Amino acid sequence: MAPMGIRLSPLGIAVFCLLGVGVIYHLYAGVLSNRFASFRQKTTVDLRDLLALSMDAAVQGGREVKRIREDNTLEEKSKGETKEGASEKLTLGDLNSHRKMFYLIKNTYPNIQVNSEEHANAEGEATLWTRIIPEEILAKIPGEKEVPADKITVWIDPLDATQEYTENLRKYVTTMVCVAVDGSPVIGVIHKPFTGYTAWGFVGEGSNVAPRSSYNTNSPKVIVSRSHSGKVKNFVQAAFGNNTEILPAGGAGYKVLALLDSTDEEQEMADMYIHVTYIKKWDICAGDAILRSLGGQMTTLKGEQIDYSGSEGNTGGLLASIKTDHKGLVKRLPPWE
Ligand SMILES: Nc1ncnc2c1ncn2[C@@H]1O[C@H](COP(=O)(O)O)[C@@H](OP(=O)(O)O)[C@H]1O
Ligand SMILES: [Mg+2]
Ligand SMILES: [Mg+2]
Ligand SMILES: [Mg+2]
Repeated sequence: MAPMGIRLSPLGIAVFCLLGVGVIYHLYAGVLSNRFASFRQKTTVDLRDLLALSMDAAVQGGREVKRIREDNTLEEKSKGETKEGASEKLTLGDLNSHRKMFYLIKNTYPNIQVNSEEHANAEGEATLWTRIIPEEILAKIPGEKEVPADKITVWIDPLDATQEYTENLRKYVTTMVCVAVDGSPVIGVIHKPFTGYTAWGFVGEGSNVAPRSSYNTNSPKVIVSRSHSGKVKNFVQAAFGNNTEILPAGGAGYKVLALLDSTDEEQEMADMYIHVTYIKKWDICAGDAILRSLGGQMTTLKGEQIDYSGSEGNTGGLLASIKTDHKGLVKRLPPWE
């Protein structure tokens, strides 16, 4: 017997508890399902979305690059020196472009690994992706391509050819985004801020560029660095002869585009791209992905594939070619240490 003559029946208690659980479920169901939905959203990423986002990032970063060059507000500094003793330049163009590109991607997919050449705080960068996929992508890639987010590494170069940017050699300047899956380059975007040209490639899915109809590998025109050349001239001549045409140019992005049938104005053409000094993965990943999407190759000078996960450096040099016997080219190169 309960106090004041009220008798608690077991059935009544059970009904009361069930009602309580019902009310609590009702109150929290929305919250819980949102939590689960966002958790589900975070574990996989649609690579077609990531291609569209990468293009948007490259274009938005490029706007900063162009504006700062046109306003002549570069605030040029040195980050230090390369292993060969060249000054590693840093400008407001690099930093502002980094802010746009990095936070656009990071705000959209907080849990994917994004490696940028530059670092800066988020000051005012609350940008979110519009989620608009351009028609040219929808036309070439009809379906979604979901991959687990933890397999993805994004490499961004907010301004490639900073040295040339400071010299006002605008044609060499690009912004680049690359998406690697399990270390393999899958999506590449190279954008030229001063002409508005953008090249993209998605391995196995499509590209908006094409190779040229033929390449001369007997007596090739070789595009090389103009400001981080090292001993590339001797290297190229040892491989292909003393009369080999060598074209010095700025930017790793620009040099990959020189191998393609790029419709952009002021783009020079070459038969292959060779680099012999140290280089970083944000410089080369996008070009590697675009070449791969078109059946071309970018390898070390020993012919090894480059892994785009883990550390940022590539010490094996570079050979990039397309529509050629790449292995045959590697065999013609002098020994590489
Ligand atoms: N030896 C080296 N050490 C560090 N970075 C190098 C390098 N050689 C080339 N790079 C980088 O690779 C890009 C292309 O170089 P180049 O124009 O000489 O071919 C440039 O990127 P950034 O301009 O983004 O720094 C440059 O800094
Ligand atoms: Mg740099
Ligand atoms: Mg670069
Ligand atoms: Mg850079």
